[in-house]
Amino acid sequence: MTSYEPFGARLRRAMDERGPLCVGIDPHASLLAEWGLNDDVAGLERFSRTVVEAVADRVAVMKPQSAFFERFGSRGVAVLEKVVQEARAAGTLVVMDAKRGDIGSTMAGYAEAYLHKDAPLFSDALTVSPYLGYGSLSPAVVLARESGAGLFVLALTSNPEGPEVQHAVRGDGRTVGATMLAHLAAENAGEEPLGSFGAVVGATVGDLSSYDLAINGPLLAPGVGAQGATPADLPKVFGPALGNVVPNVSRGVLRQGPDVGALRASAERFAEEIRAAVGGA
Ligand SMILES: O=C(O)c1cc(=O)[nH]c(=O)n1[C@@H]1O[C@H](COP(=O)(O)O)[C@@H](O)[C@H]1O
Repeated sequence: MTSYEPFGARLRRAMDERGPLCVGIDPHASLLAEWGLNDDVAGLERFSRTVVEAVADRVAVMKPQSAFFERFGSRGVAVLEKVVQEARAAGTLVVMDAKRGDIGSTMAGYAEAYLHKDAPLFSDALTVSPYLGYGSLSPAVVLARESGAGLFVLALTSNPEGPEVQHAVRGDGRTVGATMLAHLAAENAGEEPLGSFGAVVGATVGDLSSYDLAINGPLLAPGVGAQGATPADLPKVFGPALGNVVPNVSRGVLRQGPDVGALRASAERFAEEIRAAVGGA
């Protein structure tokens, strides 16, 4: 069996070389309108490929939001395939944001769709939901290991509704979110320089001092920009785990389009502010 360099090692190198910023590709209908594009497949394709052209050769990670492609049916998914391939070819790592999660046997199907090396939508990593039980993700963990891919498991999400599930306290006194972080720490044990199994922890969630974020894996942090968090908030939220944080900005950058130069300048501004906030972490 061919062995591939693990996602965690590839991500660490990309973060060292390019900084940790992840730019989201979220073709909201409202953004297509702001860009003067039609809310159709041609508009979707123009929007997404423009974002790739603007930043895929300079940011560590890009994260296409599958929902906004799926809403156009098979032709939207065909655009997503092209976007993933073009972004990867330009040197960025692609995290497919599809937030998949199902009973284990079905999860194997989702894993094949995104994490099998020959899949048309093969991505460097996939966002997944562990709320059918962390163990239900096991087929995705196994295939990711085989393919040198990674996962980002929803742990403490950026939305205000998340705490009713994620902060719930289990019989052993741990919260559900902390339990997911502990599973990831076990998954990544002994991996160098960084494990491939990350957590999603919103930059908006406030004080995390009661959570152990030392999972030896990346922490995808959405919420910077449109949801109100700023790069300057990151040290306060992530503390000693700051060096493993991959902050995601979608609308905060995308609203500056359709001009490629303006998109690029916006991403560079965020990257600079993040660099200043993360400092020597
Ligand atoms: O998994 C995610 O990326 C994610 C998790 C989370 O807790 N919160 C969150 O906003 N996201 C995604 O991150 C992106 C945030 O977009 P902006 O708010 O426009 O920057 C969207 O694609 C969300 O679906």
